[in-house]
Amino acid sequence: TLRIQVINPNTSLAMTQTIGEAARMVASAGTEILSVCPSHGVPSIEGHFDEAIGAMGVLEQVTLGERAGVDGHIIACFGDPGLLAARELATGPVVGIAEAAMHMATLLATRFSIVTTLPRTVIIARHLLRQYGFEQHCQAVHAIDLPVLSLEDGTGFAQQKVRERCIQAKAQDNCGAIVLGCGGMANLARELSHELGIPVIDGVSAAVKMVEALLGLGLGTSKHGDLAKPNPKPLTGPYAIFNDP
Ligand SMILES: O=C(O)C[C@H]1NC(=O)NC1=O
Repeated sequence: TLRIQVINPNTSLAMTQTIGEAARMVASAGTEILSVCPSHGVPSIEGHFDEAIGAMGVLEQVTLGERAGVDGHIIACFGDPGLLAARELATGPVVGIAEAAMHMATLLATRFSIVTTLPRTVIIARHLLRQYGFEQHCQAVHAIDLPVLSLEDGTGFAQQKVRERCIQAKAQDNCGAIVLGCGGMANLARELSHELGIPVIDGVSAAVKMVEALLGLGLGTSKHGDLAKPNPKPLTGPYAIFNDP
């Protein structure tokens, strides 16, 4: 059995549950999904400061997962916080939901749009598009202008706003696909794909299949060069957990 750890970098248990369920929906029969979040941190990630806190939680969970022998890791926040640092720590694949969804979209359409939560996180998506080399594939980045945890308030209001924004994006952007820009939207993609008649891609499920694909090819994170394990140093205080036991 493959064991893939899906890390929600924020501490919202409801969102961790949503993410875990979406991952299990698509996982292969031989794949066990471990759904985790940091022991301490920030309830939602809505900017650069939150991302820095979330990244430390990702590194904590990757460290624990590596010690438990998990085969691969998913960073289930659309900013992919801590991605490269996590890859230094990991032997198996580490895939972020933003990069996973963006890669999948480029295989299905010549242009995709992104629908995310707050206007201030639009810039984070734009930074990732540049970092991953997808700027020329992305037509637009839209925000529903609601906080991340509105997706977990049980009213369905945020979900309705996501739906409306996706319909608008398809009509206005001339995009062939849409990427959902939040781990908390993971359970909306299948229904929206059917309703809109275009691929609406959730990064959690995309990342599960990409990690399974990499493992199926016998591939893991390169340990040659800048993604080799960090140079050992005596870490102190809250970072002592990263020291080799
Ligand atoms: O940036 C966002 O809107 C989404 C991002 N924040 C978060 O707590 N989980 C996420 O996927």
